[in-house]
Amino acid sequence: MKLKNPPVNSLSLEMLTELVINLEKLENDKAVRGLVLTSEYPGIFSAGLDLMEMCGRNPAHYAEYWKALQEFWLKLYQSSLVVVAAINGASPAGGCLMSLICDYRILADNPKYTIGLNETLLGIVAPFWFKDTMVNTIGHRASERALQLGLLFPPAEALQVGLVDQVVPEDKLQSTALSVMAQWLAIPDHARQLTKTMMRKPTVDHLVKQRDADIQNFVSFVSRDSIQKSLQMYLQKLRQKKS
Ligand SMILES: CCCCCCCCC/C=C/C(=O)SCCNC(=O)CCNC(=O)[C@H](O)C(C)(C)COP(=O)(O)OP(=O)(O)OC[C@H]1O[C@@H](n2cnc3c(N)ncnc32)[C@H](O)[C@@H]1OP(=O)(O)O
Repeated sequence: MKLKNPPVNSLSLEMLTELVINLEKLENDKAVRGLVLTSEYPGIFSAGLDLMEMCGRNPAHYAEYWKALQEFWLKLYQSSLVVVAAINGASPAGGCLMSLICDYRILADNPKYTIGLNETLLGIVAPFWFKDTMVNTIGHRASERALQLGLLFPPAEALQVGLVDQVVPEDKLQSTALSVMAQWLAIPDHARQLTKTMMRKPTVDHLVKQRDADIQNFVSFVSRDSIQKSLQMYLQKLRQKKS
């Protein structure tokens, strides 16, 4: 599956809805056992959540957006397919989250392709289920440091901390993803799927139990004047970078 939402593959409401529909289609197709997730635009895997969905909108929109994000996370995190992320570009915040919910991550070796949950740099906080997903991957101490500092790791460091499983030259990314997929598909589906469910269930239950409260939390957090100001300033900084 190639992510294709120009210019930066941000996770807009429409993009999240499309992703969920396509995941459902693949899950229901008996001929499909695995999925490689990559970007149509080498250089940018995904810029993460679409900041325009979190700025200057009304509470009903924020709630709808957050619910769609939860839905996407729940679908992909619990997917019965083998999901390999072939990360061919920058992968901040929600882009990193999307990679973390896959079964295996391969990052192209380019110093510009950084990955991490950088929310604190925007003056916002990674929600508990982003944190849980990261802790499940790199452990508590490394997550605490990465989350507080909003670290974006270049490839060698991402590999060292365990945020990605492999770093390969850019021109080997897709072929490596396919050979990793072949290894994973050699395992009987039912045994692998039950194991995946067992490993992920506590994290899934944590969100499912608090889904509505989490939406309310997000809506009240993002509606605050101070948060709106931080997000506007961050967007301005992104725009100024160009001029
Ligand atoms: C208590 C619990 C409470 C819960 C509290 C709430 C928790 C929320 C959790 C949030 C999670 C997130 O994912 S927040 C999103 C975090 N994302 C980021 O920080 C990534 C920011 N973007 C970048 O760093 C860069 O754009 C990058 C992806 C590397 C690409 O760089 P480039 O130089 O190629 O491109 P740019 O020129 O920067 O960007 C091209 C255009 O895309 C826009 N753009 C870039 N990223 C964008 C984005 N995420 N959303 C919208 N628009 C974006 C830019 O403004 C430009 O717009 P024009 O100038 O108009 O063309």
